[in-house]
Amino acid sequence: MPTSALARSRSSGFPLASGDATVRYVRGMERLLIAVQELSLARGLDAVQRIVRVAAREMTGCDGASFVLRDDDHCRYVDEDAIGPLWKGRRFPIDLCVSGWTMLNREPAVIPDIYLDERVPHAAYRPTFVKSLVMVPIRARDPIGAIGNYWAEPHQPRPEEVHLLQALADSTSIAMENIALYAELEQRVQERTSALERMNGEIRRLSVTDELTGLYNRRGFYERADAALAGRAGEGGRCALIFVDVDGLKRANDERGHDAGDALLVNVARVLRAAFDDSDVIARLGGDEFCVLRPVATEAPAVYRQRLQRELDRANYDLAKADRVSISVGVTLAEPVLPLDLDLLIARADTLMYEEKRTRTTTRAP
Ligand SMILES: Nc1nc2c(ncn2[C@@H]2O[C@H](COP(=O)(O)OP(=O)(O)OP(=O)(O)O)[C@@H](O)[C@H]2O)c(=O)[nH]1
Repeated sequence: MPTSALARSRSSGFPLASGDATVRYVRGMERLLIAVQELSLARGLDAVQRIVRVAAREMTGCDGASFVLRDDDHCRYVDEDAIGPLWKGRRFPIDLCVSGWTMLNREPAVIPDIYLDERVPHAAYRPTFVKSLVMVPIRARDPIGAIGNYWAEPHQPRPEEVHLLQALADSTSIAMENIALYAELEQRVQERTSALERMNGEIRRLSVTDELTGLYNRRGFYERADAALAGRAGEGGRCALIFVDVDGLKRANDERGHDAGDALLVNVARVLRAAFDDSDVIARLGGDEFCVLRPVATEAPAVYRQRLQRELDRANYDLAKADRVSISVGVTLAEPVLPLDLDLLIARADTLMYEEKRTRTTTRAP
């Protein structure tokens, strides 16, 4: 290929000075390609900084490179790779530094002699090795940062160096937009996941809760009772199962309406909550049947009956005569061996409850 053809870059359109410059440009291009590939895989700003600070220096073979981000009306020098310290970690007002000029003017700053250029804050450069520099904006339309190249010896930056650096800045801009997009997507996925988890939790809560009273339902009772018994496995002692049946619910429904019947059930739930502890599993099994599993039962059955009666009296004291609550109770104690047959316990307590109800009905009969 004739030198003249090689010497004009097809992509950039600018003339290349000599064979050496062409070789340097091709090497720079190769390095740029690697950086572009790396940037396309970067998932965080840290990674972008690392890729850019190294590539920016290696592409042109300069003595230092910096990565600057816009921070409102300031420029933050977030990273650098150089033969001597530059300004890493420092912030400068946007109208008082070269990166700021580049961002505000949306064009590269090409400065062969920093001490002859009024855009350069000389005081900030004096302690550094820098004699010449190129600074290009990241993102053409509304720059979000800049990339700088610095030379320790006076250097007339060539158009292909500026071109390479600007191409790196453009890829950096895309990488940063991808990261922002990725972060946004990740946040959305997280929000969706938490919303689903909340919904799952609510569905789960509803599936084990009796809607009317807020107590466990039958499914909740078996689950919680099994867990409570498993939690105290090997401790010895006894557990208690208390079966409670509401008296006269049908009559309440028939005579005073379904809402009155519901109120009766809600009042029974309140009585049970007041009579037992948080560690006890209290449930409405269905209809007018309630059940309590007390995992650790140190008291005799009569004590539970007394507690229930006391809370019932308290509740009824505030209720109109027609609304007063009456219940029948069966209490059974058992060794909490695993697996404990809860159905058997319920059946035993149910029988005891039924006997009590029958006895009371018979006693009350004329
Ligand atoms: N209001 C209301 N009534 C219900 C509900 N679930 C079941 N019932 C009614 O409760 C009544 C239960 O009737 P029974 O089993 O004869 O109970 P009872 O009327 O309390 O009679 P005893 O238990 O013998 O005192 C039925 O009429 C059911 O329709 C509910 O959620 N709300």
